Amino acid sequence: MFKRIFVIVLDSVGIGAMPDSGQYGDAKADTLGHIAEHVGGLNLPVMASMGLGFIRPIAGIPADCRPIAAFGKMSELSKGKDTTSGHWELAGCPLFTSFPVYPNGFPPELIDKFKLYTGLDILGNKAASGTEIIAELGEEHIRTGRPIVYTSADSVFQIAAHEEIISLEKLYEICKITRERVCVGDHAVGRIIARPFIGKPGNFVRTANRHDYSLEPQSPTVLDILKQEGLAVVGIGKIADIYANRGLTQSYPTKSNRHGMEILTDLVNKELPNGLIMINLVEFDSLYGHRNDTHGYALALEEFDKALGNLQSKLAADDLLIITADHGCDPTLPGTDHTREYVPVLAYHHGLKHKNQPVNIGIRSTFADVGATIAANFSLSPLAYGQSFLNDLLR
Ligand SMILES: O=P(O)(O)O[C@H]1O[C@H](CO)[C@@H](O)[C@H]1O
Ligand SMILES: [Mn+2]
Ligand SMILES: [Mn+2]
Repeated sequence: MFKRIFVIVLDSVGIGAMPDSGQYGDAKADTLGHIAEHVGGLNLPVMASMGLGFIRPIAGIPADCRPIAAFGKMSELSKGKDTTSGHWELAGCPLFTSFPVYPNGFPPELIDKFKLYTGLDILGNKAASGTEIIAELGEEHIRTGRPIVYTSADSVFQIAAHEEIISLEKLYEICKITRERVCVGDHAVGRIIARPFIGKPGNFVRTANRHDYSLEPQSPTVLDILKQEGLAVVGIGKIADIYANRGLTQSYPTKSNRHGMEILTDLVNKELPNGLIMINLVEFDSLYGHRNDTHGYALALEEFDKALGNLQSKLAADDLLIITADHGCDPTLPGTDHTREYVPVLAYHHGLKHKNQPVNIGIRSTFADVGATIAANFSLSPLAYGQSFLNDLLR
């Protein structure tokens, strides 16, 4: 048994189209593969040593070493390709219903309800990129005080406001009202997202004070069960938001990927109680994937890989580290939305370094195999979905 399991979710780092990706318009998606090709090869020595290039060939990633981690990829069983579906599935609860989406903006009755309960008129109401819509409507927002409401291909109701026009406290309050009273019933979107920004017209920038208000998972996730059993469940970054603050014993908000990795590395060094430490690194998705910034994405992966090397060297003998993702967001494709893809899995503990044979855990049929592995490790009863790969790690 491992005393502590660290799960790192590289937000949007998919590893190629799944057989059903064509149904999502993503037949050609390949986040990692395309980024690597585009920049003439990725330099990720730590993940390469763990077997990243053994999952499938990736430009720049050698596959002639003996991988020191178990490697494989997982298919998404959930219907969606959003963060919520991906994370809930990782925690053993795939989602088979789809959340409502609004490619043409929200219907008038929903906006009326928003006005009624918040007392505010709005701007926007369309599917848009968050950085573009604040550039377009930010000035009018400052003039009128009306929040900017927008959505995307995902099931999200996003509310952008300048921090000096609508205070953070007020913006969070508006989001809470929207979660509890506006987006309910048939309009129960996956997430309400507060999108604060600062700066002057022409130079608006979003701040790290983004906050997501998720629905609650319908059945207990592996986080809930671990907590019930008295184990520690630590969330870093967006984890608390994504699981609607459920199943956590502690949560650390972060300002960036780098900040998240610093917190994680500090925790590795501490005498933590047994349990799960789960981190989401959102910048891959929010700063690079959705922005079609392929070079930025590549640099962020390389920076992460360095931080990973540092973390790896600090792990204790009975720590297990799992690196995976929640969906794809191929920055080289024309759209800016998520892409339906396999996600990589690398599972490392020091004991694997001495194995003679590489540990290939193959193509898994659901992300829930991560939750199942965590459950098996802590001797919890199996969840409804997922096959543990714990034995492969111990053999
Ligand atoms: O364009 P921005 O505001 O970053 O929005 C992105 O972030 C949302 C939530 O992750 C996604 O639905 C995507 O549209
Ligand atoms: Mn995501
Ligand atoms: Mn996203």
